[in-house]
Amino acid sequence: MLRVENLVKCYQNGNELLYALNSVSLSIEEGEFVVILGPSGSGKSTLLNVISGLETPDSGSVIYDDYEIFGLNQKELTMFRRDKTAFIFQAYHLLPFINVEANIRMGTDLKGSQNISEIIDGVGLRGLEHRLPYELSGGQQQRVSIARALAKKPDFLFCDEPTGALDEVTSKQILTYLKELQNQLEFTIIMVTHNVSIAQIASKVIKMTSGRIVEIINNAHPRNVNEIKW
Ligand SMILES: Nc1ncnc2c1ncn2[C@@H]1O[C@H](COP(=O)(O)OP(=O)(O)OP(=O)(O)O)[C@@H](O)[C@H]1O
Repeated sequence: MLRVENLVKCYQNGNELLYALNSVSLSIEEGEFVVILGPSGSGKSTLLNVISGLETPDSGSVIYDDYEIFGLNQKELTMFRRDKTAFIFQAYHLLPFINVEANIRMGTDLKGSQNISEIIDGVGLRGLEHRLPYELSGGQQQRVSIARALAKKPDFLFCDEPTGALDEVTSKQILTYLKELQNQLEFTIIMVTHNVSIAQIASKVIKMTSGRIVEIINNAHPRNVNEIKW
């Protein structure tokens, strides 16, 4: 169980204080597929970064089971992030001088034992294993970053617009694979997206506006990926 209580995160914007997160509270059960929706600037990425321990809030707490991550010291927080979480960013952050397969293996070097060959098939990168990142399209690089995150076998997978650079067919292929793997390994997915279609496959949808949660929808019957219209 992940509990988020009264998160506040402000930025100084000229003379004004901008509330990127304004008293945000929510809870997420293990194994959920959570989608965070909202207009640009509504605080989605900030929420994802704070929940995952990448950024520190001004106040409030993020509690995994029974420990508060901002009560951990820097070393403990790093261990938590290394052992429990993986992140798929909008920017791919691939290592430029090693090939596709080695980039994906970077995930397992940290922890985990996912079969790299299965993952390469799952994200549709078969045949491209020996290329360097600059020899790939943007969408292919994003698939490497997705594969690297999955190779880590996380308990919590945080995704910031993971299919933003992908076409419909590839996006659906990746989402299908993500859901299959989630059923198999029972990890939790928390995904920021602008794509309202993706919300239909989520078990929980969190809608944000101006740093606040305006609606939380629990979806008892999430759709299959092949049922959604893009
Ligand atoms: N490091 C920062 N310094 C100052 N302001 C910031 C910083 N990071 C975010 N903000 C501001 O906080 C607000 C929320 O930003 P955030 O990136 O969380 O929004 P978002 O909903 O993810 O937007 P988008 O959909 O465009 O990615 C925005 O107004 C943004 O300009």
